[in-house]
Amino acid sequence: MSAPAESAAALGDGPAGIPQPVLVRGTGLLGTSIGIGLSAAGVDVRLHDPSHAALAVAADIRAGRPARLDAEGDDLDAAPGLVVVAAPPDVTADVVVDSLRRWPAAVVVDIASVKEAVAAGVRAAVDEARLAPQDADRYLGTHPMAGSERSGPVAARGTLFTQAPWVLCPTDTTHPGALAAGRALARTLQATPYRMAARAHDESVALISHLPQIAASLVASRLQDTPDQALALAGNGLRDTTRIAASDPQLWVQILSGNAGRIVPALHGLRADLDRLIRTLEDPSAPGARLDMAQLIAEGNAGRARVPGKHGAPPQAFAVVTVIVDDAPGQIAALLDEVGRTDVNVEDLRLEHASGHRVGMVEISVLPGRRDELVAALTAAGWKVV
Ligand SMILES: NC(=O)c1ccc[n+]([C@@H]2O[C@H](COP(=O)([O-])OP(=O)(O)OC[C@H]3O[C@@H](n4cnc5c(N)ncnc54)[C@H](O)[C@@H]3O)[C@@H](O)[C@H]2O)c1
Ligand SMILES: O=C(O)C(=O)C[C@]1(C(=O)O)C=C[C@@H](O)C=C1
Repeated sequence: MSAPAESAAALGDGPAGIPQPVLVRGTGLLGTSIGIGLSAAGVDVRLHDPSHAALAVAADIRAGRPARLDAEGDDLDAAPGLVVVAAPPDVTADVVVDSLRRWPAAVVVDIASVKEAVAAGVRAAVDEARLAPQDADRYLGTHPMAGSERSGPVAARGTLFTQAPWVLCPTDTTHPGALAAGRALARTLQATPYRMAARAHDESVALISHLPQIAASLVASRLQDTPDQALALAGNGLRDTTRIAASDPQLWVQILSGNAGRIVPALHGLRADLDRLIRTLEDPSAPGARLDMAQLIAEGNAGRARVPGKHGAPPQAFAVVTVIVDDAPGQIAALLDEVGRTDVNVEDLRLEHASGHRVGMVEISVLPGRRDELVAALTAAGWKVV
């Protein structure tokens, strides 16, 4: 499969700060994570959500304070300098247009997973004279490439965006102040801003986000009828390939339908490979069959090797240090405390519970050059390093 024609360009540093106060409209997973991160950075954040429960939880976990709105929905406090629309994709364009109309001096950004559909919704408001063209210029479509299979404010984390790409999709008429505000938002949350046309964005995410979601859902769907005795044997292969199959159906219906035109060609490619594999496995001892299987797996190797590491860096192979811990309260915290004392950076962490045993395995990924140092320190401190 070929990469999208237009490649992303990382933006340079921008001097602009975040226009304050910030109003986050939609305090689910993403809106609350943004609120927590901005509040922790000292930004004045107001929150709003039609769900009182989502709003209350977000405020409780320090994402900001609820906006005081009057009967018309106008903020009784200072008008926001920046509105972040973090609502479901289907309502995003309407909330963006409403925000642009309501606060004539504010920059309005959205973070929905699809960008052309939202931009089209804003353009339609201009065409239908519901929005003045110059007001539309204060809008910037964006998309942080970080999230989770979980929804709602309870799953939110202020560090969700650290080192993640954050796509900014300005048009020819986007006000420079709106682009600067989007860039400042991403940078304040420790993300790396990328500038990209909405179309190129949608083509890209069809391949790197929407296709993986569909593949995970389809694989996990097979498990519905899998016997319990088979599921009891499940290891990390299944967990790795199906984590995102736990994602919210309501959200993904909106994402997939909003980008259907870009996803269908990718699915045709997947189907061609699947058909080829089925034909090969129907007669696995036929001449050339083994070569074909090897080729398919090798093609997967080649694709996987192209997945960048953190911060868009080249793929990095980490060394894994495996430590056996008692399945008892405080063990993981004590282990991490010990790791912290070594000054070796933890690149990734995975916990594994051996079913039927009262021990767990902690897999700590570190830079290969730091592995021996960590093993020596943990062993000296009495930890059981495998
Ligand atoms: N979940 C992810 O991994 C992820 C990652 C990047 C971007 N996004 C995008 O972020 C947005 C929010 O996703 P989420 O995962 O936080 O969903 P979520 O379900 O956790 O939260 C959505 C929130 O929006 C609120 N809402 C509904 N209608 C609204 C309206 N009209 N105005 C304001 N708020 C409204 C809901 O009450 C809910 O609290 C979506 O557009 C999604 O595409 C999601
Ligand atoms: O890490 C995850 O759980 C995600 O699914 C995040 C993910 C992705 O595909 O990378 C999913 C959808 C969003 O639009 C952006 C990010």
